[in-house]
Amino acid sequence: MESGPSGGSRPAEPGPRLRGLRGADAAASASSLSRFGAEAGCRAPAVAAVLPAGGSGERMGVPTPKQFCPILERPLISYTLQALERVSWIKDIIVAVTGENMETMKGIIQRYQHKRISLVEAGVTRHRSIFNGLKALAEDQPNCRLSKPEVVIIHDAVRPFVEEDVLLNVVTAAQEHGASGAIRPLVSTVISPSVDSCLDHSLERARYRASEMPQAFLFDVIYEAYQQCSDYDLEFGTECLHLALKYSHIKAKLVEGSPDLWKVTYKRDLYAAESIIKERISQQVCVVMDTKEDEEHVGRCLEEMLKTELNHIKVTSGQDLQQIIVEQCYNFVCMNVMTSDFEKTQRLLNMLEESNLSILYPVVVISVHFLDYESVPFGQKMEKVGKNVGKIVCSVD
Ligand SMILES: Nc1ccn([C@@H]2O[C@H](COP(=O)(O)OP(=O)(O)OP(=O)(O)O)[C@@H](O)[C@H]2O)c(=O)n1
Ligand SMILES: O=P(O)(O)OC[C@@H](O)[C@@H](O)[C@@H](O)CO
Repeated sequence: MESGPSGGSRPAEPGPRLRGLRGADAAASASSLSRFGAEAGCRAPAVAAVLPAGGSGERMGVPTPKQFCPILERPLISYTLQALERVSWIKDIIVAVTGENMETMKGIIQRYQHKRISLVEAGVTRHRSIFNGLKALAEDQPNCRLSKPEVVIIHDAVRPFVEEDVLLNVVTAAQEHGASGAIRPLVSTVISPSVDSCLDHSLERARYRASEMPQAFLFDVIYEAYQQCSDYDLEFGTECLHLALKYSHIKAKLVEGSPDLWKVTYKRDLYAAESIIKERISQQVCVVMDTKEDEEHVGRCLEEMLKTELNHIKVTSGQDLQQIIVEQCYNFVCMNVMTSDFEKTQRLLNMLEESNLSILYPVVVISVHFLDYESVPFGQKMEKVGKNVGKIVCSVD
């Protein structure tokens, strides 16, 4: 097992973290942990995640393995890692990458300041990569440096849109049933072709589901299954839940997943992922006012105008900007009505530069100045501001 760029025997702890960027996530996550205990009626289990990332992405049709393909100039796998890092109760994240991509992966961990990451060598198939990840967590392996978890999540590195609720659902279900996996309705009907490529029969679509990720298992259940797994299954299998059933005789609990759990497989999926990420970040706006709380401030009126367009808008008079950055707002509108200088905006720019947020996402800052604030009738002010700011923010590329 390799550690990240910081070396040493522990999971990668690359350079300085993005300053406080995960504060709000950790708080939200801690509340989920308490839900763990309540729902499962027991203490929260030790949870680790294994991310198979050793594929070549042939179906993507590009030289770069798809997990390293850029989305908004950032590798796809980094979004998946960030999604898992937002979940504070996942204590270790094991990523299986090929030897030739090990340095690339270490560079990604360093640049995007991912933490809790350990790297293992991928196998020639997905199942073998997953097995290598599990071995890194098993205590019966030489040089085992990670503690064995009670529950292990398995999640494809090319499924970036995974939220804490589905992770909590599969882990809670795995605690009770031994195994669990996210499923989705089938979009196309499954048919069986005859040897001469004619329709032999078709399945009743409503009775079947697509197996997606994440999946979760009691560690011993899935590790035992992989240890007993036949070479054929390791070579040609695509379903971890099947291994748990076949070798550990555990029937996984199936939980409905959200539409965003799909796997990036073809080039079109990369374009779709980029659109989803762009839409999400362009929907996050923070209006920074240059005066103390003032209900009549034009910033408050802008908030009223934009909140029907956006799903996440905040207003601040500046003293809690650091907290706002923690909550990962990606677009800022500085409303300067009292002064025409850029002091407030410059302070925000300095904070953003220090937070390194722009490493993760494109950040837009709009500085609005009213040169004739007093003389322009209020209604006209709002008309101009709302129209122009709304256009700029919603057209964030
Ligand atoms: N030997 C392999 C093959 C696949 N994977 C990983 O398993 C996940 C899902 O597999 P898939 O979508 O099939 O990825 P690829 O095998 O890269 O795609 P393709 O089949 O198009 O080559 C991906 O994160 C992939 O990197 C892996 O860790 N080790
Ligand atoms: O078959 P692929 O290698 O494309 O991807 C693996 C998928 O089969 C797998 O992620 C889900 O079906 C859940 O097991």
